[in-house]
Amino acid sequence: MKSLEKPIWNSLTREILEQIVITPPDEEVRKKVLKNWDAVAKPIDSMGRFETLTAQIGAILGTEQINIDKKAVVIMCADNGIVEEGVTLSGQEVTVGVAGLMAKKQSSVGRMADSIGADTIPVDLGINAKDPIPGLKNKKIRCGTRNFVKEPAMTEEEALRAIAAGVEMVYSCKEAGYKMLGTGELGMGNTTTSAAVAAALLQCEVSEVTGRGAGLSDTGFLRKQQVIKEAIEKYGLYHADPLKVLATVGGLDIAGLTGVCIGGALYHVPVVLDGVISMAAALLAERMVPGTKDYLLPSHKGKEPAIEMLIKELGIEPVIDGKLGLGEGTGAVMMFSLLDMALSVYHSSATFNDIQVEQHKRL
Ligand SMILES: O=C(O)c1ccc[n+]([C@@H]2O[C@H](COP(=O)([O-])O)[C@@H](O)[C@H]2O)c1
Ligand SMILES: Cc1cc2nc[nH]c2cc1C
Repeated sequence: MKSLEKPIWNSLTREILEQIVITPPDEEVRKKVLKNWDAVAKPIDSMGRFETLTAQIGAILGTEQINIDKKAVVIMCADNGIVEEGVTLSGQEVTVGVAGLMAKKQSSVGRMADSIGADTIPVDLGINAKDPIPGLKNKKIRCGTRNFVKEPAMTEEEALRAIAAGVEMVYSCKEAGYKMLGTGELGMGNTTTSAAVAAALLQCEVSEVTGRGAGLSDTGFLRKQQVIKEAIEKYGLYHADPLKVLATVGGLDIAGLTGVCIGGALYHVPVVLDGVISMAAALLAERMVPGTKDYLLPSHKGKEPAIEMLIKELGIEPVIDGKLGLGEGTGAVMMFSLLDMALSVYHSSATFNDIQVEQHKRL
């Protein structure tokens, strides 16, 4: 492999982050892929969004001979101190339990990935368990974040270390031959942290972006909105920069995924986003390093209310409307299989030339 840019993850600082410049995807390749689609024996534009999405992938990879055979979901796992406030149905023991399943590919995302020959790479960035969990990449920064109602969830340094871990994961995946990555996460309370990040970045009402996550009573739902409102006011987050928002009310998983998005843009690896937690990370990444979003692909619309607003802000419209709310990267894996199908048409369908018919012209 050609040498990549100098590693930034050993000593990532706010200043280094602010200086990252992203080279845009290759426009010439994008045009060539679209032209190749027009030669396929089918009505013009009839593969719809899959024509533009595969053109984006070609532009990112720098070739019209698009190969995404080797794919993986990077699953950032971490606990959130805010669960102390009764904003979730499940306690932190569920994070440890499901992480153990993930290690054996026995959680939902593992089963899905196995069925299409994709890999899963679960990473422990901050599960609240002292001992390492076999089968997880151990990049633990701390055993869960702090309760953000009482104090900031993380220091800026902790958030930067988690971002750096995400960037490094993309680098090492590219070195290992992965052509496409998906974003996954696991961590009770992360729909609260995501809603808090979304409300602060989008400067909107907390009620507009808060949902019931993995299930929540009416009392819990009100408490969830209240803690987010309190924190936004207490720390002045409607006017804070993205790193401060992330460190104050975000999570180690969101920070890690922010790094995966930035890493995708730095190392030209297409990154397929999953649900609301990934979308919040994507917007943080775009705000921290403009141009990152050109390297991100959507998967599904989910059911948390923040997603709709995050999608609009990022300008990336998902193709799956399955009301999914599982997380773990499940929607990204579904998208992997759809992209594989679209690419099998792109690579091996008959052309107008093959059937000796004049190619349809764009009107
Ligand atoms: O991806 C989503 O849109 C999504 C929506 C609701 C829940 N989840 C998953 O459920 C967990 C967070 O839910 P909660 O209620 O504890 O905030 C976490 O492990 C996520 O992977 C994920
Ligand atoms: C069982 C369970 C599995 C999950 N996977 C991702 N988030 C989850 C939340 C719960 C509660």
